[in-house]
Amino acid sequence: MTALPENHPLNTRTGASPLVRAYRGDRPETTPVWFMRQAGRSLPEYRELRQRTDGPDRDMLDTCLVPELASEITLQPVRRHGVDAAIFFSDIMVPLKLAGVDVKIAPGVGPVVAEPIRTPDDVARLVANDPAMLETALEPVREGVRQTIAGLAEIGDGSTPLIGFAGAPFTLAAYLVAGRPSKDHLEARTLMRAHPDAWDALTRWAADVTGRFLRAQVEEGASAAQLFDSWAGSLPLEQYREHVAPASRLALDRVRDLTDATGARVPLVHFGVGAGELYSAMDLDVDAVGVDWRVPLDVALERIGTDVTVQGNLDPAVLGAPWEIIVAAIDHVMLAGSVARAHVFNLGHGVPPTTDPEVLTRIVQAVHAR
Ligand SMILES: Cc1c2[nH]c(c1CCC(=O)O)Cc1[nH]c(c(CCC(=O)O)c1C)Cc1[nH]c(c(CCC(=O)O)c1C)Cc1[nH]c(c(C)c1CCC(=O)O)C2
Repeated sequence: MTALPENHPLNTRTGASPLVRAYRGDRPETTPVWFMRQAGRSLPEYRELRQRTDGPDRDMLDTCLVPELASEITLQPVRRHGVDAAIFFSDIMVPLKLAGVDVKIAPGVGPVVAEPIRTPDDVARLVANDPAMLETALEPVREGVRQTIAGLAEIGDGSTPLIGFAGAPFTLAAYLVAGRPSKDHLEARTLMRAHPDAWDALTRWAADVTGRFLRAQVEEGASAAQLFDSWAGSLPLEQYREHVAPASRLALDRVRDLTDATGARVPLVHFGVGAGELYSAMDLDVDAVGVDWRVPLDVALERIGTDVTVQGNLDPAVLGAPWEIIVAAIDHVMLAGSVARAHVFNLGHGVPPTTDPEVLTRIVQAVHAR
């Protein structure tokens, strides 16, 4: 166990916040609510800032590495919606870029890797890059978190926690192998089947890289850590258990030892998309499991089979419906979540870029009023 510094927000400001209490299994007076992808394209102030600051040579990943911009974008949805958490504005691909991978975010497409990792030789070349070199490269991320923490202290009563996040090794490998977004992740799943040793070396390396990114955010002040496995849903349970879950656990292990002044560890959250068939293997000794919109929270909990907090899972598609329909869907989610030891309200996946921000603000108010 490694004690976080005395002045870490978990020790000074956020330890009794509804979010941290719920992750640790309490039911605070109001159900905490935040939205995956709350910082970003659905906000006019974000689009305005990007238009003002983007240059010909600055893509989205470069913006993530400008501390002033990353912290400002992180704070925007907290100011606007009054959500119970900030999530650091960055991207799951940032640590790969810092580790020397030539990756860009193509607007409207997603991550594009210039030289995909297709063969065991490609894997061997990649993993020869020692992830320890990230420790200096991560400095802009650390500075961005520090500025965010200072900014959060100025909003409301100053107790809003920051969530640190990272991509799970499988989702990172899915981009590294295919070189671009893919529907069924055939290339990555083929490498796993054809060359399991190379696959395991690749995902262990990715776990080290992404775990260091996650740890840096927590060390600088994030009060919880979420691992995103956005593409895990393409896997059969057996393959997930054998060739994916161990690497995800390694990534989480990079922050598992960090404790606050009460001796409690930093809350860990694991989220997968389309992972309904995988829930029995997704509690990697975490505090909360994020559930997508496909499986009701109570059903997911039965499959997870352990005593965890659930997070989710309003269908993002409902955000475009009339308000009465949204309210009914909120009630439905809250009822299903009431069987869990605790519930953190969220969407079942990220905020769609076309979402009316007013709707998100109203949802925060409605969840708080329940
Ligand atoms: C798979 C994944 C990625 N990135 C992420 C995931 C896991 C979560 C998920 O499944 O949605 C995680 C992520 N990406 C971003 C955040 C920031 C914080 C937040 O959630 O508010 C987070 C947590 C910013 C972003 N990351 C990205 C944007 C949009 C780019 C822009 O604003 O120009 C933002 C705000 C780009 C991105 N980055 C990625 C994709 C698929 C895209 C979308 C490409 C597009 O449609 O333009 C990879």
